[in-house]
Amino acid sequence: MTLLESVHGPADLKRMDEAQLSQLCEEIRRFLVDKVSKTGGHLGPNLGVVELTLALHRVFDSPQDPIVFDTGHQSYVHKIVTGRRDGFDRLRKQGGMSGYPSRSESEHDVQESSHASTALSYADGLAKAKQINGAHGHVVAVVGDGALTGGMCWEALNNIAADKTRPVVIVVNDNGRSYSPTIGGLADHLSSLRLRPGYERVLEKGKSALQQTPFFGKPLYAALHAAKRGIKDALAPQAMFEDLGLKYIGPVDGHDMATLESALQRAKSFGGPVIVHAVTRKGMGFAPAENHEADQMHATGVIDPITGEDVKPSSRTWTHVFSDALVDVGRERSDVVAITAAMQGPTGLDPFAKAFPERFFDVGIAEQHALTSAAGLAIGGLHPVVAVYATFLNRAFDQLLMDVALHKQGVTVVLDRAGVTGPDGASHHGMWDMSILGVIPGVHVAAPRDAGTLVEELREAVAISDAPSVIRYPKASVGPDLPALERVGSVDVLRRSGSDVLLVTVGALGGLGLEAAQRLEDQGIGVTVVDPRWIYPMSVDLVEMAASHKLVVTVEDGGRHGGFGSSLAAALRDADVEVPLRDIALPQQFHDHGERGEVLALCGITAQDVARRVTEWAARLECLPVEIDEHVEK
Ligand SMILES: Cc1ncc(C[n+]2csc(CCOP(=O)(O)OP(=O)(O)O)c2C)c(N)n1
Ligand SMILES: CC(=O)[C@@H](O)[C@H](O)COP(=O)(O)O
Ligand SMILES: [Mg+2]
Repeated sequence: MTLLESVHGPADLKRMDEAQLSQLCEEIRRFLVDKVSKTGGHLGPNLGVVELTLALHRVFDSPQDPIVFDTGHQSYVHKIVTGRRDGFDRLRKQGGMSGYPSRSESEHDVQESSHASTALSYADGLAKAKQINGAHGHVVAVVGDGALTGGMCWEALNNIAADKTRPVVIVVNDNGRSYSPTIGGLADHLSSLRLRPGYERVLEKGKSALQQTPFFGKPLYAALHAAKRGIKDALAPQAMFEDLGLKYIGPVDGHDMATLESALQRAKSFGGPVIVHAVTRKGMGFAPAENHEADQMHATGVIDPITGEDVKPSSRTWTHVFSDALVDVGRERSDVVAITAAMQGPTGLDPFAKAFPERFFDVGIAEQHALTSAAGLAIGGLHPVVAVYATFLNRAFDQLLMDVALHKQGVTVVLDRAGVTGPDGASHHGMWDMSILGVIPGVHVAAPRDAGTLVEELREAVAISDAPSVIRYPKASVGPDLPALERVGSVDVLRRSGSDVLLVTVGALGGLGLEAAQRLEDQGIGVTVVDPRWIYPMSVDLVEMAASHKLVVTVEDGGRHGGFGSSLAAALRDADVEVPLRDIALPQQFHDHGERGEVLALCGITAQDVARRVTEWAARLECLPVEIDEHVEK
C-alpha cells in the first residue's frame, strides 16, 4: 500500500515523519497528474499547494479550525487528504466530485463559490462567530496573490486587523500568477517581499542551529531576526501589512515542509491576526505545467500525462471569433481600448493586447474597478471593451448601473461563458446576466447566434456611445452560420412555415430552435423561428410579429426569473397583445457541474424537449387546430 492510500484524514498526516511526508508529496503529485490529465481541471494551482496543504492540515485541526480556500480551485490536495481520493475519477463530471470545495461532500469544506477574493471575508465572519460563541481554535484562509488583487480582500483585511484578539491566520499563496503574472502595485509589493525562498530557509536553518547553541545562541538569533527585519525592510518594505496591524511572517518557501510548519506554528501561537507569506510555484513538479508560459496549466482539458499536450483537438470557439473581431475593430477605431480582470487569455484579449499594448489594461481580479475605470475611460473620450466571464459581472452590477448607465457612457461589456458553462458548476454558470441587465435603463444587450452575428453585433455595440452595450455568448465551439431569410427591423427571421407558433431563440440556441421547428412542422404545426439579435431594448417588431401568431415560445440559456421570456411577456402586455407566451429557460436554481449539454438537457433545453413542450402547450391551450400526436418523439 502506498502512503497515499494510507491517508484517510488529516490525523494520518500528523503521524508521518519528514521522510514519509516527502514521499507523500511525490505520490500526491503523481496522483494529481494521473487523474487530472484524464478529467481536466486545475492542475497547475494544485501542484503548487501540495506541501502547503499538508502543512496546514498538520498544524491546524480542520474542521474545528476551518480552512477556507479562496476561489477553491486549489483544493484538490485538501480533498485528497480529507478522504476523497476516490472521487477524482469523476472530478467535475455530472454526479461526480466538484472541482471546488463542496459542503455536501465534506465537513472540512467551508465555502464553495468559485468567485475570487472572498476567503478573508469568510474568515472574518467565522472568527467573529467563534468569538461570540466562545469557541476556541483558529480560522485559516488560503488566498492567492491573484485573489489578493480583489477589493473584497482589502475590505476584509481592514476588519480582520481591527481586532487583535481574533486568531485569524491568512496564508498568502504567492506564486506570482493569476493566469498570467499577477499585476499591479500589490503584486509588485509581494514580489519585493518574495525574496529567494532559500533566503528564509537559510534563516530558519540558522535559527535552529543558533537555538541549539547554549548561552549566546538565542540572543544572537534574536539579533539576526531583527537584522532580517531590517534587511527585508530595506530590500522589501513589509510594513504595508504590519502597518495594517497584521503580523507578517515570511516569505517562506512554500515547498519546504519544515519551514512551512515552523511558520504556521508561529502563526498559530500568535493568537491574533497574522499573515504567513508562502512562496510557491504553480505547476510544481510537472515540467510541462511549470514551463507552460501562458498560465502554468491553470485550468487544463484532457492532456497527455507525460507531455502535457492537449489530447482533444481544439475547435473554433466563440472566444476565438470575438478575439479576432476585436483586433479588426481596434485597427479601425483608435479610441477602442480593452480591459480584462486578470483573464486576458481565457477571454480572448491576448491578440488585442499584443497588437495595441498601450490600449490594453489588466486590472487584476477587480471587476468592479474594471467597470468604473471603463466609465472613466469613456468620459475621457475612449470606448472601452470590458471582457469578463458572465458570472463575474454579478460583482460589478452596481458599477455598470450607476457608473456607466447613469452617466450614459458608451462602454461595451463582452460576457464570455454566458449561460451554462459546465464543469465549474453552480457559481460559474453564466445564468444571471439577462435577469440583472434587464433592469438597467438604456442598456443594449446582444446575443449572437453565430460567428457572423457576433462580428456584426460587436461592431454595432462599439458604435453605441451613449449607453452600455453588452454581448453574451457561451463556453462552446461556435456552430455553423445560420443565415436569415429576412431581417425585420433588428429581428432576423430564420425559418417560416406558418403562423401557429412564433419560436424566439436567444443567441446560440438558434440551431436548436430550427431543429425543434422541424419536429413541430412534421406534426403540422406552422412555426416562425426568429433571432432577436438584440434582446434589450425589446424590439417592437418582435411584439408585432407575436401579434400575428397563436402561441409565442421563447428559449434562452439563462435564468428564467427576469429573463428574456419574462421581459417579452411584459412587452406583449404593454402592447395589449393577448397571445399566450411560454418561456423555456434555466430553472431559477443553482445547477451542479457537468458537461454543458448534460446540464442543458437536465433543464429541458434540447430540440426534442422544446418540440414536446410546444405541442403540450398547444394541446392545453387549444390554440392550434391540429391533432396533437400524443406519441411525439421524446
Ligand atoms: C471574481 C472572479 N474573477 C475571476 C475569476 C477567475 N479566476 C479563477 S482563478 C483565477 C486566478 C487566481 O489567482 P490566484 O488567486 O493567485 O490563485 P492561483 O491560481 O495562483 O493559485 C482567476 C482570475 C474568479 N474565479 N473570480
Ligand atoms: C477557477 C476559475 O474561475 C477559472 O479558472 C475557471 O475554471 C474558468 O474555466 P474555463 O476558462 O475553462 O471556463
Ligand atoms: Mg497566484
